Amino acid sequence: MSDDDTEFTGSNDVEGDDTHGFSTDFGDTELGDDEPKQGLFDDLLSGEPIFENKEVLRPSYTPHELPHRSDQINKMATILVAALRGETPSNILIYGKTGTGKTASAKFVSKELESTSQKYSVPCDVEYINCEVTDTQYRVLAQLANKFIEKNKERIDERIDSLEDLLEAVEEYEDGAAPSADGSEHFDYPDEFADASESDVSTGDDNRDTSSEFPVETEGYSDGDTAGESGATADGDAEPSHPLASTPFDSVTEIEDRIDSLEEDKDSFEDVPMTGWPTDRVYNVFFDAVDYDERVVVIMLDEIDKLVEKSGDDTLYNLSRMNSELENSRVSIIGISNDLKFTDFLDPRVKSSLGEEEIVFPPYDANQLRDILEHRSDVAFKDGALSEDVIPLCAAFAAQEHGDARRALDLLRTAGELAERSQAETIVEEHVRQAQDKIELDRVVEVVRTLPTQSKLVLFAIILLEKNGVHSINTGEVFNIYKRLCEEIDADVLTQRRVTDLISELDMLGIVNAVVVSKGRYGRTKEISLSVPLEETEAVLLSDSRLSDIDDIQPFVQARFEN
Ligand SMILES: Nc1ncnc2c1ncn2[C@@H]1O[C@H](COP(=O)(O)OP(=O)(O)OP(=O)(O)O)[C@@H](O)[C@H]1O
Repeated sequence: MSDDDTEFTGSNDVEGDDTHGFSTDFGDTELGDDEPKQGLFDDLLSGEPIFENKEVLRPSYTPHELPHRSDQINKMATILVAALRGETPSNILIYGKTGTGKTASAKFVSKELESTSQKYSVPCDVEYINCEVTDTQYRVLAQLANKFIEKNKERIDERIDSLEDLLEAVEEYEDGAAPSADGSEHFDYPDEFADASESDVSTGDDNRDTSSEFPVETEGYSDGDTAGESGATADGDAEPSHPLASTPFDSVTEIEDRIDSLEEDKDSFEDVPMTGWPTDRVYNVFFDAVDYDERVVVIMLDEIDKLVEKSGDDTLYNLSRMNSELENSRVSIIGISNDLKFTDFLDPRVKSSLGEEEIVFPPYDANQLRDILEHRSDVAFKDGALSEDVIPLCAAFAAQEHGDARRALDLLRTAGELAERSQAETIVEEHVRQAQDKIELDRVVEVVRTLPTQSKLVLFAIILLEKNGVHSINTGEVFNIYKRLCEEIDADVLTQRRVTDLISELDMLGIVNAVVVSKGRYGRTKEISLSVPLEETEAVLLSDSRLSDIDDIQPFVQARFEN
């Protein structure tokens, strides 16, 4: 709706209100009790929205297609296909800068792996852990243990269900009620069969082969070798075979015993609390939970460098040596990292085991980013909502920033939101430029907000100098103001050398610009200037409760000239 005057009015004729039409006043007194308060959102909704489905531009959305990543995806699949053959896949390390599609590709491949494993009844589980959130050995192991305990319990329940069905079938059979002619009484218990034969069949392959003799959709037990009976046929003419005929059970008691032992197994699993146990106990519970069933387990550790940085390489060491001790299952690890150098901090054994295969995700170039955006925009926007130059501009901006697809998608979404907010009908180049500024400002706000207090004080000193028209600020000047600020809020005063380091860190974060200039025979000095918008940055600093105590800032700047 472009007419501001009509912002909160609405045509409510359709609602049949014949008394006072539609009021622009939404106060309770104006509307009868049973009258709906309507119109506040109606106009906003009635404007033709730019978006068809904004969700597909959000980071949480997992795309079905990943253009320009087929090489990496195929390589991963070639390595992981071993899991579907019951073998242990090599461990994989995936590297690449932020937004290059590492997580999206790894999740895509693992989804495919799990669905194919279900299709062929090959037990394979993939577990994903984000080590930025789960960043200690305890938490990683506890999370994995609990996930596998949950899976084990689900599988046990399925097995018990199918055994109970089997018991029922036996009962009906013995009562003389023959199974229905279409074979619908037939049971599928491949898992249970595999399970019951655990004691006498030692390898996974044997189990899988045997279980595949009992396909889900089979028409009847025509191969009744065990019972030596002629099988029941689909047309129901022949004598139906005994429900236990092709099962490993000889009697109802055996089935009941099996159910009891499964119930016991289920009760024996104890969830790991998120704190409090010794780590080796957590490891043992995790180990037993993984080894409960025969399967290949792929553990995906995203942001693996954060885990190593925070808590060393013990977790990786423990995970990578597990296979030599596991009896039933096999574990393979996929590590994902932005940081190419994190393996320098690893124990050489962990390093070689983890990096059996390495896959690099290069940054996207502008053309590739264009393709990615075009794929998404077809679904995300209404027809005609995008003017021609929008996608190329988003792609070009994001390509300048190390080819980050996340940034490109953010830009496109934010440009759309800005266009929507200004009630424009199409997104144009200007919206993209505004979006670029907004994202940049949001980044700055976030970085400044999370700085340690000492860095905030140093930055505040620079801001105060700039605000008072000081150009080419040097470290000594920053230090003097910084010292006064510390005294004002009772903070420890760091040495000038340390303050110089903090200035370099601010430089690296892109908040200030510090260039070394030669002053001839007076040596070299740093000239510092602010690289971010002054007012917004100052507002963020003052929103920190400690810094907001500094009330009269003017005298501090005088100090610069006094010192
Ligand atoms: N080839 C692609 N096609 C479509 N979307 C992609 C592609 N590559 C990345 N994306 C999208 O870009 C965003 C970032 O991707 P992803 O999270 O996989 O990056 P990453 O390399 O794991 O980054 P980080 O290291 O920061 O976690 C996601 O929304 C993802 O869906």
